[in-house]
Amino acid sequence: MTRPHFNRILLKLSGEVLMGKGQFGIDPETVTRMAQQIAEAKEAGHQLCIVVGGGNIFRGIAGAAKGFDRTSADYMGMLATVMNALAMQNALEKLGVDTRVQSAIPMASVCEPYIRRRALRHMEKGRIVIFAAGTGNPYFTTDTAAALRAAEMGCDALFKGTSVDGVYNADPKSDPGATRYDSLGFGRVLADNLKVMDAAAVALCRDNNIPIVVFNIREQGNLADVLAGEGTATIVQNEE
Ligand SMILES: Nc1ncnc2c1ncn2[C@@H]1O[C@H](COP(=O)(O)OP(=O)(O)OP(=O)(O)O)[C@@H](O)[C@H]1O
Ligand SMILES: O=c1ccn([C@@H]2O[C@H](COP(=O)(O)O)[C@@H](O)[C@H]2O)c(=O)[nH]1
Repeated sequence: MTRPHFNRILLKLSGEVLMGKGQFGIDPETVTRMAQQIAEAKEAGHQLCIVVGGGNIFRGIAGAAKGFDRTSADYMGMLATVMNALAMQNALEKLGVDTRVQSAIPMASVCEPYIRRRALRHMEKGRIVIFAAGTGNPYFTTDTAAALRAAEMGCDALFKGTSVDGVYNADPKSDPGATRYDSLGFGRVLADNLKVMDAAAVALCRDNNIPIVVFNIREQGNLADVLAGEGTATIVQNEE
């Protein structure tokens, strides 16, 4: 199927992909490879902003399961995303790409606070804005932050760069027989409880008519390919 052309996109970068072949943390070579893909997409004329996850460092639910208070654990998860954002900023700037990090939890000596109009201005000037600390609120995820920022920034689509090449009818990591969709409606994702993205994020995109494109960002060059309407991905959108 042909995918539409998207000009301004929000890229949701899963934290998990930043650990490369490791089991935890940030792998600098992997971050550089991701940054190269992002620089390539910018070079191709796309406007980008980024939300980074934190799953390579800390997830609130996992922390709570080990006995941390859920709210504190979620704040720890949000702080983890700030580390990933700084790593990505560093890698992009080494490639000569202008960036700004904006955090939903203000930390004045580290990065800018999230200010929507300022973020829009950065994008107009050709900078890539990296949004850190999710929504700034516990009990949310960076998927929801991505949907929220995509709506606020007037993005044409939310690109979820992850470790699977699209949306399947079951989790392909636990069900080898799962089959991939090329495209499907928001309603199917919600009705079948497909966990590639959390339901709040999917509902926010549905209500604001923002298509979600799920693709494997571990494959070098895939971001540019998928943006050009090629490569393997699933598009989730409102159906006629
Ligand atoms: N129906 C499905 N189709 C595709 N992937 C699915 C499905 N159900 C569950 N998944 C899983 O969803 C995961 C995608 O989410 P991802 O790992 O990017 O997590 P995240 O919470 O968005 O990011 P982070 O790693 O920062 O926590 C894949 O690893 C995949 O195994
Ligand atoms: O708005 C938000 C976003 C994130 N969190 C916490 O951070 C971690 C890491 O984010 P992932 O989406 O899992 O990558 C998440 O598990 C939450 O604990 C948050 O509280 N609020």
